[in-house]
Amino acid sequence: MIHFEQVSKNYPGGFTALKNVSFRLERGEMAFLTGHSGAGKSTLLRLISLMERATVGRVAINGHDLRKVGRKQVPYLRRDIGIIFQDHRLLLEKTIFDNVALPLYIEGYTQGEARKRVQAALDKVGLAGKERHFPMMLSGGEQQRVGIARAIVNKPPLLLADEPTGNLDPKLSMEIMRLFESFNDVGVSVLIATHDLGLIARMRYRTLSLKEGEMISDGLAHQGEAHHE
Ligand SMILES: Nc1ncnc2c1ncn2[C@@H]1O[C@H](COP(=O)(O)OP(=O)(O)OP(=O)(O)O)[C@@H](O)[C@H]1O
Repeated sequence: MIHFEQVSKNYPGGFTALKNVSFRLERGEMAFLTGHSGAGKSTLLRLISLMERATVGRVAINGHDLRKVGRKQVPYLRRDIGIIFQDHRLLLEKTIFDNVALPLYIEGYTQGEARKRVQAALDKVGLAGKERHFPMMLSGGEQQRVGIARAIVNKPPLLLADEPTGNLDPKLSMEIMRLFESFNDVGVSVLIATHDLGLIARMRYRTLSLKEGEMISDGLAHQGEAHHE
């Protein structure tokens, strides 16, 4: 699903955010991506979602070599990727329904089709019945669930999450992780960037670790390996 081959990323100005990174995430696999602040986690996710391009090396997503993807094709490729941000980026003046329906409207779904999909997505994240609420009427954990519903509403085969539990307490964080697990159970590939090592240790999934832009380990993380921020 994701294939990095000796990928480096230099930002304009010369800063090297990723150095010679290689890994593969198979279809249907779930893994964590960890490392200190500034280690390159968000940069790696931005290369997958085509918000940035690799300077050197090859990134392939779902069999597509991203070097061959022109600017006009980017929106089509992005449809296969659901992205969840720490700050969930909801539109505050729009209802929960409209926030979740947004990707469907962009793709040209009719109102009727969109309604069914939005209801199914809200159901999956445990927010059925909140369609007419506005984001500010929901708790932080619920807002994050809306962000997840929006990411999965068009059933992408790949989910990327950038610090999805950064603002949540341990119990809510675990609930969000269980939600990711439920999508993974039905075949969705999931990559979650986080520096919450307690959470990673409890979940026991493959963990890719970045340090100063280099992939320093790949495997099951142990609590003893914890980085300290
Ligand atoms: N657009 C940019 N232009 C220049 N430098 C950048 C840009 N984006 C990120 N960087 C630099 O690249 C490095 C890696 O950033 P990145 O956001 O990928 O790290 P991160 O591991 O996600 O950190 P955090 O956990 O703090 O989000 C940082 O030193 C950052 O300052």
